[in-house]
Amino acid sequence: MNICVIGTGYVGLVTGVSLSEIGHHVICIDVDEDKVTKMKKGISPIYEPGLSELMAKNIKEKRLRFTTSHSEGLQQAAVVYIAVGTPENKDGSADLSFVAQAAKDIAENVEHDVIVVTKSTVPVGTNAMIKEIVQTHLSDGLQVEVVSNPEFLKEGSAIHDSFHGDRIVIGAENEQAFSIIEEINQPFRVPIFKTDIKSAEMIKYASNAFLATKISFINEISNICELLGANIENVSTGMGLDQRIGSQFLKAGIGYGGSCFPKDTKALIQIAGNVEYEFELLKGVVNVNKKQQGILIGKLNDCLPVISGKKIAVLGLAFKPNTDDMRESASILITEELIKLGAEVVAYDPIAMDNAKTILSSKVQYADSIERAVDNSDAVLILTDWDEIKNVDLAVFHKMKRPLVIDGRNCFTLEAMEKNGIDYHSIGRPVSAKLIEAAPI
Ligand SMILES: NC(=O)C1=CN([C@@H]2O[C@H](COP(=O)(O)OP(=O)(O)OC[C@H]3O[C@@H](n4cnc5c(N)ncnc54)[C@H](O)[C@@H]3O)[C@@H](O)[C@H]2O)C=CC1
Ligand SMILES: O=C(O)[C@H]1O[C@H](OP(=O)(O)OP(=O)(O)OC[C@H]2O[C@@H](n3ccc(=O)[nH]c3=O)[C@H](O)[C@@H]2O)[C@H](O)[C@@H](O)[C@@H]1O
Repeated sequence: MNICVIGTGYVGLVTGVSLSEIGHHVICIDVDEDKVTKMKKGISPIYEPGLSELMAKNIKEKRLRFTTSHSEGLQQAAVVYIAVGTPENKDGSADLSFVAQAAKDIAENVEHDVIVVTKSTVPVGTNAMIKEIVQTHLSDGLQVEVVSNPEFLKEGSAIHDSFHGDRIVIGAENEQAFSIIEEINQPFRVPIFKTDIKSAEMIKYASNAFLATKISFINEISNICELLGANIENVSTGMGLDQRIGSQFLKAGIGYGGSCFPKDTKALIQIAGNVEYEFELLKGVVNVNKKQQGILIGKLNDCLPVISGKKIAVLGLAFKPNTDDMRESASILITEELIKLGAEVVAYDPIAMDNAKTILSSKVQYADSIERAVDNSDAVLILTDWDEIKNVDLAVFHKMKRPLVIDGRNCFTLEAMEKNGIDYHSIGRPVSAKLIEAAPI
């Protein structure tokens, strides 16, 4: 099948590459010329494990092309995927201007009937809006069908998720559209769930909101565990053994970040609000997350009442491991607060430092290794659970003025930290400082 993908961000590029890998001929359009120049050379503009290799392979086998030209991209495509961003408006609602523009681009450039597949996360009713925009601008006599096909991939494991997802959701209005999109996706061998368009649109928001709820729930439990002396890791494990609850997304930490949970939870509150429904539970989830993102500063303050002038090493900046994505990462809020308190902040992240430099305060300094960041520091804050951080030789913390580690991701066992004489504060677990002599600060 000849397929066109509009937008080559995390979703569009991964979709284009995956569809070409299963045999389709795919052309990806992006308005960002720098991105397209890179992609034409086989260079991925984003860090995503396994993506570059599949990209190079399918470009070589002539199933994958890139362009900035909508007319070139849409010339032969029977099916067009929209995968542009749907960022947050100031009031929390989804900004649909990129989607609307993509719909217009399609209508103004196709010269044949077309099926438009929406991959972007969009509020209920948006596919109807897309259909109307395309129809309005389409040449006389041409037909358009819209299909909702929300994306469930996770950054950092996007390629894996495309080939091993739990389900592919297809929302359509007629059998022909269903069967064409079903046929395109068949080679993925992932279970397909067919439904109506509005329900497909809602499945996406409800899924993200539910996962965000699980995270805020376990974070609240972790805060209560700290007050009562219980251990959140044991609590999560014990809860997760119940198959009705499930063990995933029960990892307590410094809240969820990233390009989707924060914006999609707020958008769903707005979507409900538009039909005069107050989504109280989800409002609580969002508020808990905001509180949780700042929790490490309080812990640091308890250990170092004066932060001004202290060297604080920050390990991990990306919103989760295996990605260079900094969008809505807790590191933004935390480093901002540290700088405001007068700390000297030295950060390290294995992959996200280039992106971080464009986002974080210019006062943040960067080290090229964990060792250099930690050296002679007064405290270490861990914000992302990268394997490199989890597997570090604990002796490195003895390069600090005194070993004080405040871990927002529970990267280490209490036993290991205690055995190594490290004053260790984590999330929802007792403090591990038995071997530390109280040092004057
Ligand atoms: N990032 C993720 O992990 C996931 C994102 N989603 C959803 O997928 C959508 C896309 O997200 P990302 O890939 O993260 O976005 P992104 O912001 O990384 O990429 C969007 C791309 O679209 C391009 N673009 C915008 N308007 C265009 C137009 N008219 N023609 C051609 N290109 C255009 C931009 O230049 C940009 O490269 C959003 O709705 C998001 O909520 C869904 C699941 C996972
Ligand atoms: O719509 C989207 O964009 C995507 O959003 C999330 O994927 P992603 O944001 O890439 O990453 P997650 O692994 O879900 O992590 C999100 C945040 O939650 C945090 N998290 C996750 C799991 C957990 O148990 N605890 C926890 O704090 C992570 O550290 C991270 O900051 C969803 O998991 C995907 O299914 C969805 O497609």
